[in-house]
Amino acid sequence: MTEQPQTHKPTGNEHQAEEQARVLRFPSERLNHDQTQAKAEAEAGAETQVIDGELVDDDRDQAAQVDQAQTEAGSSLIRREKREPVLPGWASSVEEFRETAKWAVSYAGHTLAFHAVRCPVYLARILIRVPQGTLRLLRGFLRWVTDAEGRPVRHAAADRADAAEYLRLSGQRDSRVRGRVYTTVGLGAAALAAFFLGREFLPEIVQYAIVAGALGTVGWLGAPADQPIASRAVEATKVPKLTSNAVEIALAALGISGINQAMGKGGEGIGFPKPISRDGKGWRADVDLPHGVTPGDIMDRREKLASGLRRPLGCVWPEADNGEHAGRLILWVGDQDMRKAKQPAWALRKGVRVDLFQPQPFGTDQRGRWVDLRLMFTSVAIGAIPRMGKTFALRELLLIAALDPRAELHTYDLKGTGDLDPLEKVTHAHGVGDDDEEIEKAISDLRKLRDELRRRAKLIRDLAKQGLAPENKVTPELAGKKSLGLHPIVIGVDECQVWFEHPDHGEEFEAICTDLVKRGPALGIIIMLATQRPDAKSLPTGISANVSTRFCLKVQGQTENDMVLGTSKYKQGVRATTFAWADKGIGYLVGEGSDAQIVRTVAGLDGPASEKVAAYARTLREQAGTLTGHAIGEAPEVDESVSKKDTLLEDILAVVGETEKKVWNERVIARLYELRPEVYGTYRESADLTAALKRHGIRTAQVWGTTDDNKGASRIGITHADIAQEVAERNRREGSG
Ligand SMILES: Nc1ncnc2c1ncn2[C@@H]1O[C@H](COP(=O)(O)OP(=O)(O)OP(=O)(O)O)[C@@H](O)[C@H]1O
Repeated sequence: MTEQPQTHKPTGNEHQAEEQARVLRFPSERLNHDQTQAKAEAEAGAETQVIDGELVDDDRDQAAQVDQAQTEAGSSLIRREKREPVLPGWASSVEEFRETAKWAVSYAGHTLAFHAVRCPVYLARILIRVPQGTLRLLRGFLRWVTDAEGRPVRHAAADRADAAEYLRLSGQRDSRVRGRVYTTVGLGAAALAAFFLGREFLPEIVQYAIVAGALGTVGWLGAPADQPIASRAVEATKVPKLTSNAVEIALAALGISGINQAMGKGGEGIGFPKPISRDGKGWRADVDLPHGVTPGDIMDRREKLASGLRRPLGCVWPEADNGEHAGRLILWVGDQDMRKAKQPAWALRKGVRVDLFQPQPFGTDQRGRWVDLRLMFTSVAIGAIPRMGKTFALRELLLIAALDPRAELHTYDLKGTGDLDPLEKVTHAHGVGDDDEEIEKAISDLRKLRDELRRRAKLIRDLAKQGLAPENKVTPELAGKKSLGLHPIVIGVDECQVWFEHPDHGEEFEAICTDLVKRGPALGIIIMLATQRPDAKSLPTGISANVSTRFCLKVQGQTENDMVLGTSKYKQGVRATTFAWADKGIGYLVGEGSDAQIVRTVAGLDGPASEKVAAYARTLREQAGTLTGHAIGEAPEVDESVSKKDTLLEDILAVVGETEKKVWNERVIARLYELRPEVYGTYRESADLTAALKRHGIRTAQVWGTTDDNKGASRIGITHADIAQEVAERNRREGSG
């Protein structure tokens, strides 16, 4: 804690003195004072208000506050303003610039090739049209020499019998024709001279070029207007411009009473705070909705909006503008349907060594720009209704992880269809399906991961004391030191609800995964869970509340939406319910502290394409010597206590006599360990026994007991009668079964 500045309360006299001699500060001084105050407030605020959360770029925040204070405290001429970027989006994004340049080159190449192939046809067309062109040329020339354009006026004068006018016009015509005849004779003589000189002195190639040019011109003159010599290489498919009128018509068609009233007679209308403009490959309209109407209302009716705009659904993307007021809508209308638009090439498709500490390309936004995601220090939840691209998204993330040869993968495909099998060649632990053997393998693996989590936590604490882990988390340097064993561990689980709903191990899976989600990211363990049924059972609240990266493809309702994307996201207008059935691979991504954005995962990353990336990842691992476990055919060690019959209740009855009515958990655990250390060695805390008993339907509670030094205390414990009753009932059931 830093010391709070001491405040000095003025006495009565001091007050008076202050009143009489008020010191007026010069503006600059006032500024400094205000800045200091703003800084002090920022510091105090940071210290007193942040309860939970990540401190990001504190300096920048403060600088922004000080900047603002400066703007507000300075000259009255200084206005609050929002500056538009100097360069348009396409020019400031390397990716977009590259795309545009690529398009321009391919456009030019196509046009060139198209015309080159048709050259003989063009030549034939020219030759055919030369006579017609020559006739046109001669006709035009004669009309010019004979001043044909004045003929109708002269005829009119003759018809009116206006002799004076006729004579004036005829005189003018004669002198004009005379001048033009002289010019023609002069030019003809010059042309003849040029012809003979050219024949004599110009190289042959130039002579041919001149003849070809002359023929081309005459042929071009001979072509009818509707049949040009050259065919069109590119048909421009023009997308209609988005106009304010079109937006108004579409909004009015949504059946929202607030909009209808505003558009009616005497209504406030719909506001457009900025002109509708091009933004990426589409149009962007910023709209001020009528009072009381929110972007969420519009997003709920996306399909109707698309109909009103006469555009395909995949082109129409209404969004809330969280930086502005709650009635500001950003309507982005793409030139092409997002799901059909060609995605720029994924940089990792051919295999590249990646660093998980750096952001990696995950998907593209509506404008076709890559959206990066940093996997390190996150845990991920992916949710959607079936067949929307959840497994593709998870597999893509696992492939990214595989391309960092340091990362140890644990892949679980609980649906059992082999979607994650392309990763077999690189993964350390691999599970497919939900049969008992697989579940036993998985729980053993997770127990080891929990132990690893604890080992890492202790190690990081020790390293922090030595000043080697300044933020008490794994750094790239620490991850790179093999001897420390702090390499990234990435666990991917598809259809994770199978684990959490398991009748015997469900709670243990949940407890370990919750621990991994909460503590794993700082310790270099990343867990990614995908589910097609995002409810409290399949994505327990301890997990859904703590994951830091969320990707939600189409879901059916608000609950599922908020379960994956976070509380209140639906209310804030982040609605994965608005996606259409055909929006495969398109979802809302909420990354580390960033605003939700619509992202389409890498298209076409199917099984064979994934195999190729995984093959490259294997080569990287072979070079780095990091292939372990399943990838090199090692069979996983299964924790024997998992497959053995669970005799916990019988064992408790063996160590707790009938005379002991209630016993603290910690004492029961100590006795169980003495009885069978190989089975109960994993019970470390009272909560472990509580969790294990819960699976048998037995609850623990506060019970009274005495400590070793004979002091009475209330702690969590078991009741002998509960255990005995459950064992008796179980025996009866088994007997009757
Ligand atoms: N980015 C994408 N672009 C286009 N199509 C995609 C994209 N991602 C996935 N798909 C398509 O979506 C379909 C479903 O994908 P996937 O198997 O991942 O869905 P799922 O949600 O895991 O389904 P299930 O619930 O049955 O496991 C696939 O046929 C795939 O081709």
